[in-house]
Amino acid sequence: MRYLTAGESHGPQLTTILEGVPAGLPLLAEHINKELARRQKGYGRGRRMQIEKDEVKILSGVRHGKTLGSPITLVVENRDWKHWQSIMAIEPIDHEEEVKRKVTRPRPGHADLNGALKYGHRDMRNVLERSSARETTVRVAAGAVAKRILEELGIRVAGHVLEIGGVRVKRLHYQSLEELQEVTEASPVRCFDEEAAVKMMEAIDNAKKNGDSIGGIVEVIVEGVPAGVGSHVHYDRKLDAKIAAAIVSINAFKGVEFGIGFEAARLPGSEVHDEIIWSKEKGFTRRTNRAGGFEGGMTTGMPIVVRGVMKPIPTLYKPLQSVDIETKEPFAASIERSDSCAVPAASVVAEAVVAWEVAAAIVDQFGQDRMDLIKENVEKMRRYAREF
Ligand SMILES: Cc1cc2nc3c(=O)[nH]c(=O)nc-3n(C[C@H](O)[C@H](O)[C@H](O)COP(=O)(O)O)c2cc1C
Ligand SMILES: C=C(O[C@@H]1CC(C(=O)O)=C[C@@H](OP(=O)(O)O)[C@H]1O)C(=O)O
Repeated sequence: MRYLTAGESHGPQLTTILEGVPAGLPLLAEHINKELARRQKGYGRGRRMQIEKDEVKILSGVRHGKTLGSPITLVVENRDWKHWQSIMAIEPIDHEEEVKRKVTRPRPGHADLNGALKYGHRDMRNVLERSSARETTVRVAAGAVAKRILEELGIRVAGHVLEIGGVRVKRLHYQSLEELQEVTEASPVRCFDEEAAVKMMEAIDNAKKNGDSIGGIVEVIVEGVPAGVGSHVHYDRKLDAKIAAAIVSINAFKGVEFGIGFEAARLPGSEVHDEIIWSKEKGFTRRTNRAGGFEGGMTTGMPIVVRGVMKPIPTLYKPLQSVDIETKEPFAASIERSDSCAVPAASVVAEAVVAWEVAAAIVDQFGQDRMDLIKENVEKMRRYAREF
């Protein structure tokens, strides 16, 4: 499975085309809309989220509530476009008008300056429109389809927030992924620990008051993936590597770790590797899951546990120094609107991109065309692993 996305932040719409989604998967707009709504929630977002109400239009690849095996086109309209129609016009506009509206002041931390240099743009709107995380809307739509595939196979995915602005969860004892999901879904910062959540919101309020922004850490857990998905035989078939790339491809994500992650650098091997055990009911399994579900680029059958770190939002009310690309004068920018913290929303994006990679690897490995055959093959693999 693969997908492309297209669309500018203030253009008419975002589009994604999903190719290789198996036939026979039950899929309704409401499955996707539920995920789009989750991404829009979250404490710390700016005014744009009050303008948008993301809803998907399914334009191809689905008939009578089931996928056909043909490319699926998903579209989400930008409500804000109506305020930007002339700035974002496809047809040429009056040159004088254009010169007046040029964005010539690059924001430190955003894609503005590098994109302008690379593509030869002297109006950095030509960069920021596409580098904007508005694009994550359709990545979440694609992830919603992937989640449907995983659901059919009894695989659950949950994403949540571990840390915002230096405030970290302390209490994280949940009995099941369902419980984790239920609690985090009700939290404005998508955090399991209610006390930490209050402090996170305070940190966001403080950042906002100071015209600043803050980042954080999100975690995604996937349960029920059979052992042996992915491969050790070639670098671009390692599923942990694909997941890592997917996480770091989310706007503002700068790092990724699996299981105990960077902590492994400080511990001896005897405290890092997961001992192998065997029982008649379960077959081979592990005493611990410090590896976060991967060895040799393949799943171990234990839950996938992956974390991503998001830097603070680049656009600041509190000005940082930069240089105008036309006048070469230093300036300290003032801005109109921005998020102060988008970590809760980003945890939904992280969930979506991980779901896509896991679903794509499974579809690839267990028969690509039909949902019923994939289901049978996954069941066979589970049975085989239990009896191995
Ligand atoms: C959900 C989400 C919302 C974001 N909102 C903003 C925003 O309002 N203002 C901003 O400057 N950056 C925002 N960002 C981050 C930028 O898109 C990102 O920093 C930029 O594309 C540069 O890429 P890089 O940080 O990955 O290098 C957001 C990111 C995410 C995931
Ligand atoms: C629109 C979304 O996020 C946007 C991501 C973003 C950026 O620079 O990444 C900048 C802001 O856009 P605007 O300048 O229009 O307010 C965010 O609102 C969204 O998540 O749907």
